[in-house]
Amino acid sequence: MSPMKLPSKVKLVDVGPRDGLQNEKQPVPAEVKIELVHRLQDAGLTEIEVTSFVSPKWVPQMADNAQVMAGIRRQGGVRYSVLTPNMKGFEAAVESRPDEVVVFGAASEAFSQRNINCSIQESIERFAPVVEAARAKNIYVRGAISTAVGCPYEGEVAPERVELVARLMKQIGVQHIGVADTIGVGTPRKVQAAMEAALRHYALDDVSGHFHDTYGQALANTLACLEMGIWQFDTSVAGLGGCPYAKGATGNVATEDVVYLLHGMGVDTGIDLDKLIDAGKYISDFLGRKPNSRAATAILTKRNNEACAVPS
Ligand SMILES: CC(C)(COP(=O)([O-])OP(=O)([O-])OC[C@H]1O[C@@H](n2cnc3c(N)ncnc32)[C@H](O)[C@@H]1OP(=O)([O-])[O-])[C@@H](O)C(=O)NCCC(=O)NCCSC(=O)C[C@@](C)(O)CC(=O)[O-]
Repeated sequence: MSPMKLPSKVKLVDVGPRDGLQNEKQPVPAEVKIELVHRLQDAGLTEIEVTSFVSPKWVPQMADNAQVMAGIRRQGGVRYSVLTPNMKGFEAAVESRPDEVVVFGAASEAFSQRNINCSIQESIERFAPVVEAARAKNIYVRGAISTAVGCPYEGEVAPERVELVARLMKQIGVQHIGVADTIGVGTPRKVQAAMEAALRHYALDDVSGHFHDTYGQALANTLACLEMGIWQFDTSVAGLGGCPYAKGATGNVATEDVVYLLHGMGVDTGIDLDKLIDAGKYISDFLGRKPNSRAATAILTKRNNEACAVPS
């Protein structure tokens, strides 16, 4: 059997500081978020989704957005992205000098309403001036399409819905599309169909996958995308996260698990797995729980056993 042909490079965007922490009920101080970003970049992550400029009434955990952005020690070669749902968010974000802004829409009407309080068509109208203003300032624009395979309110979502939103985003000048399985219900063939829909309007280099792991399918879905040549993925250190408007959905696939998979298949990510595990342990210790990553758990256990085995 001929081995699966994999992309020669894979880029992971760690969304832990934003997607991972946005749903945390306990306050996470800005200094902890900043330290997490530093640890991720020290581990070799070249893109980090830091925070979101959304309403603090809707997502209180991200209210310290400007403080977090201001506190980051920027490292050459690292891109810092932030979510901006409208011009108000963009105008606040721009003060923080992001390298990239993310407009986020949905493939299902109900999720669009619950998440950003407007219809899909209205969301595109809100995004258009954001995209124009960002591009005028040479800030890269990514678009996220939530509920690309399933919606917590509408159930299964057809690939045609993804195709429609990708087309609308393309028309307003969004440069990159992230196809998101917000509630982690997707399985490989369904995710591939959603990706194919996005690829009708975007080149392979301009499409990424964003998989929550609620049903334990995220690694399989990642592999299915790699098989299609997709080489960019959002992942979350320690598997942090969940969306405030998708009850019951767990975090993104853990960055540690994806790195373990890729390195095991001989794909370089530029990421130091040991340092990444330390970053995941740092934030998990702060939150008072174990990292939600099988690879991290296994490696931390192994480290622990080795430390115990050292004769004193
Ligand atoms: C989008 C809005 C702001 C619309 O909210 P709205 O209520 O429709 O907006 P509005 O224009 O009517 O304004 C209402 C109030 O919000 C304020 N406001 C308005 N805009 C902003 C802003 N940018 N920053 C700060 N404040 C803002 C505005 O100033 C006003 O304040 P008030 O007069 O009542 O005091 C709101 O619905 C919101 O903040 N939603 C939160 C969305 C969110 O953060 N969701 C989670 C992230 S998306 C996600 O996790 C999915 C993703 C990307 O990871 C992919 C996946 O897995 O699916």
